[in-house]
Amino acid sequence: MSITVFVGGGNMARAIIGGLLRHGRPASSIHVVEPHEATRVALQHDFGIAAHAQADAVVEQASLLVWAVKPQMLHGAIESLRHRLAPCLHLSIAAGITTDTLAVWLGSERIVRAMPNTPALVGKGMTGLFARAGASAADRDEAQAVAQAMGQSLWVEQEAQLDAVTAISGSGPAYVFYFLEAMREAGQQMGLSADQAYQLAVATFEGAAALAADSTEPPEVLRQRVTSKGGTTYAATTRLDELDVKARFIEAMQACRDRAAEMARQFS
Ligand SMILES: NC(=O)C1=CN([C@@H]2O[C@H](COP(=O)(O)OP(=O)(O)OC[C@H]3O[C@@H](n4cnc5c(N)ncnc54)[C@H](OP(=O)(O)O)[C@@H]3O)[C@@H](O)[C@H]2O)C=CC1
Ligand SMILES: O=C(O)[C@@H]1CCC=N1
Repeated sequence: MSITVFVGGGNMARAIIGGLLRHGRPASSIHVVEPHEATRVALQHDFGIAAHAQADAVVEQASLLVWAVKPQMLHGAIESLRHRLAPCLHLSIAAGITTDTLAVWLGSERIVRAMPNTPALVGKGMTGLFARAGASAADRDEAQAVAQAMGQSLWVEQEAQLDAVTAISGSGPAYVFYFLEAMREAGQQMGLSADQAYQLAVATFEGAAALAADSTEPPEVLRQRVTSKGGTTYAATTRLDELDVKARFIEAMQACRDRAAEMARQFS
């Protein structure tokens, strides 16, 4: 049986593990190395997997090591396990840290970087993938199988594009939640309860996303269909344009992309 070991058992590891189990991976094939006792107990309880306080011999048996610690912790985590590392596929989900850096830290070329997102927790994730040249076709297949256990996936051919993936889908759920907060607040100001406004807003995102996914038409056309001439939507979108919201939003996403690139320099 091939063994998968997660280093770091936080939010994203939990999302990936849940997906793998739903897709039929045996719990006995999954191990986690995680320093927090409460997190280990929760992982064991919720998933029936083995959780270890410190890396032990299981790391040497891994065919897949998933690096799921914060970017600033990654070098230290690799160093602490370096003496245990056997040939295997390395899948890193750390934002920013490049495969050039990882190859030096790991002493391996079999590396795939993934940028998932938190909707993976409910099987609706979107994951960007980039494979280093030293990853084999079988390694790519394995990384893609892991990503697709969480939802959809997409390969990029240039590593820098993963920073753009981060700016769209990796961090993107936070933008949606930000808009949900604004819509809830606006609804309250207009006389609805917070719960009513939130229900309306969440259902609207869900419905609009489903409509976009189902449609062959671009979002501009879908937006025009909502917008009656001189009507209410026109009033809203005109105000958005006056405030230059689209340009400001693009700037925010560029800041996200730039931060990913900066983290690569900062933590390497
Ligand atoms: N959250 C998100 O939306 C996304 C996150 N990512 C990436 O995923 C990675 C993990 O993020 P997330 O799951 O949110 O982070 P979390 O902080 O929830 O999880 C990381 C866990 O790893 C533990 N840890 C720290 N050092 C070690 C070590 N040496 N060995 C084993 N475990 C260790 C942490 O403990 P402690 O708290 O003590 O540090 C923590 O429990 C990050 O690199 C991030 O860039 C990628 C896409 C989306
Ligand atoms: O905020 C972060 O750095 C991570 C990476 C993408 C989403 N969360």
